Amino acid sequence: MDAEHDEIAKSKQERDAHGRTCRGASRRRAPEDIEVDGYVIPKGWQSFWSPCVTHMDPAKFLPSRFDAQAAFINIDMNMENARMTYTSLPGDALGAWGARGYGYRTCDFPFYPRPRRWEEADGGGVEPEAAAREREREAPRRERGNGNDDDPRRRQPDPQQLEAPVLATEEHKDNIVVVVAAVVTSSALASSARRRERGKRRRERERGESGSLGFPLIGQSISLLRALHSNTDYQWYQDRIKKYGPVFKMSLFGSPTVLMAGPAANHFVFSNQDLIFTQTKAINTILGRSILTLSGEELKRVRSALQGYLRLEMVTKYMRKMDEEVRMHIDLNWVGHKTVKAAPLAKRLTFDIICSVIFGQGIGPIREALATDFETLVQALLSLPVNIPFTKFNKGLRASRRIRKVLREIAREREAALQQGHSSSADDFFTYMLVLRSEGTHSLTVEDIVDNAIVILTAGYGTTAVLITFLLRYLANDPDILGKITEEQEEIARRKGPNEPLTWNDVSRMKYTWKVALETLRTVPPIFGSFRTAVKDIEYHGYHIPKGWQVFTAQSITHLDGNFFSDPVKFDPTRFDNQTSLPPYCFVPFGGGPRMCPGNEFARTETLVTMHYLVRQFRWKLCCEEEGYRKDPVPIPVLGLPIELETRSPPEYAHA
Ligand code: HEM
Repeated sequence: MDAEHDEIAKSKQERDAHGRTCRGASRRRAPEDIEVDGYVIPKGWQSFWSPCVTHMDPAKFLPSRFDAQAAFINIDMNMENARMTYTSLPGDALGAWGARGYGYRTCDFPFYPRPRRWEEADGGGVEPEAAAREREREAPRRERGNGNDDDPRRRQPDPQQLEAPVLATEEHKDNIVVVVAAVVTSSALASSARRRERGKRRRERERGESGSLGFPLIGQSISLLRALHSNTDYQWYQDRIKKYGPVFKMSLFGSPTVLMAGPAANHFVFSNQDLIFTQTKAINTILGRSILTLSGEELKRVRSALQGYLRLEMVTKYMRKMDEEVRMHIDLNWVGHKTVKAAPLAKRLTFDIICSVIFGQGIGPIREALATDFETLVQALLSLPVNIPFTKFNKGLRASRRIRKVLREIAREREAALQQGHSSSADDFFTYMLVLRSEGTHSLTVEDIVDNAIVILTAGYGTTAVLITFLLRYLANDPDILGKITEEQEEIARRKGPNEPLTWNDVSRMKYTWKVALETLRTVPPIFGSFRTAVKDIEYHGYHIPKGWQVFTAQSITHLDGNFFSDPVKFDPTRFDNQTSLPPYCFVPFGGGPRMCPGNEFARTETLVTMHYLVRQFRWKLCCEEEGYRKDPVPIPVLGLPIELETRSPPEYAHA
């Protein structure tokens, strides 16, 4: 029995002697302001304690010698130093033996009667009577032979020692040195960790690996969509550019993606032939086999056909229809109203204009249903491609099926009319495309022509509606700019007879109005960014972009960059007085390169025609000065931009 007891005691001694020589450290955080020997440790600060300070102190242990007995013999001597950290923190027990720490965080291996030591050593708060009572309670045990004061294993702390001043001056200084050393060491460690992290990021950037792909499928899509929704996307890009540099990876809308920032990146994305025009998976699925998905020769032919349909000379022909639609729309929706919601009205107007151009005459009754379905479709374009009921994506798919059905019927009718010689190529988009096919310009099926019509309709109305909406918003706040625009438009009107529609010449004179529109496009670009996909592994300034990855540029990154536009948040149309002075590829509301928006002239013309009639006929005030806007995915004022209308002059150009 005795032998067994000795064995156990010996192994405990050896273990604890080993603990003495092991180095480590411990920290505690103050849950409230604490005072220790005149030092205030503020709430939330850490106190730091290292066992080696006492364990390796030659005054208490012989540091170089492994001595199992020392753990027991010196146990009370080093207690005083250790108490500084442990006693200062309520809830933690004091221990001289620091290798395992003490208090609530102590390894669960009872060696001391720890709670008692905590009570005894509780700074100046130890009551001598309590300590005496405790000693009395322990005495009988010692007398029964369970404890022997000479036996170091049974020795209890000397009450004299416990009641002595907590810290002797020298030791006090030692502890200050320890704390200072700890603070210096930890800040040095933190800054070296930061340096290592920066170095890692730099190396990652050099290898083109910076950034993070995030969770599978979702990646950063939700985060970006949220930023777009709260109109904080510019900050979203800036935060990441600051962290990862101007080129970094992430995962957007189901694909690994490299974001690139700056005019050079815009140029690269818009012009590199190994990057093909891509849209998100949702866009590709919903919009079908269109110009957006074609490649090679077929793309060239279709692009040139669409460009031909939207080119300047064609737009001059559409002007009459535009003028008519604008006046009819104003008569129906603006005249006689005290307040209107500008955003939905602008959308409806641009939808009506593009419909009258694409379909020609005769789809009046189904326009309403089409308008609703196109709205649902547009909402789904940036959704996650998860086809389960009630998701935006699913609703968008169903809307696109309904639209396709209607357009297919119209296309078949036009095909039949063309075969019977009842129509000409300029009548509408379907006839125009069918004529080109018969001439061998492309080989699109009726189904493909329908898909391309859907793309033009989708691309053509929401974007211009954003421009008109935000023009109205800016002009409401800036009477000077509105005054100059009105002057320009009145001057044009003076040259015309009453009710005479605007001509191409008139639109060409609207130079100042267009500068204001350009400044609107700079500050609120309707399309937030462009996507492309790498058809093979490519390099960009040392960054590796693997085959199949997307690349993405966001227009606001350069539009709001003070390096290219001084005081970028200021609305200042004079920036466009000399457009050639702008560095290339920093102002890209219509994109750039071979896939630049083919509808830019169309958009310009319908915007200017609309502004001509609105500024001459009305003055307006914002109903809600503080109204913000979100990007969903195109920018839209959260309340739809309600405005109070005042009729300005007799509508001498009213619809006949
Ligand atoms: C203010 C109005 C508009 C803006 C800001 C705008 C902007 C853009 C942008 C940024 C692109 C894509 C560029 C890229 O990723 O490289 C684009 C493409 C396109 N836009 Fe526009 N757009 C506008 C109006 C229109 C209109 C009115 C139409 C048609 C009537 C139209 C038809 C198209 C088409 C078909 C494409 C695809 C071109 C291709 O695939 O090659 N856009 N637009």
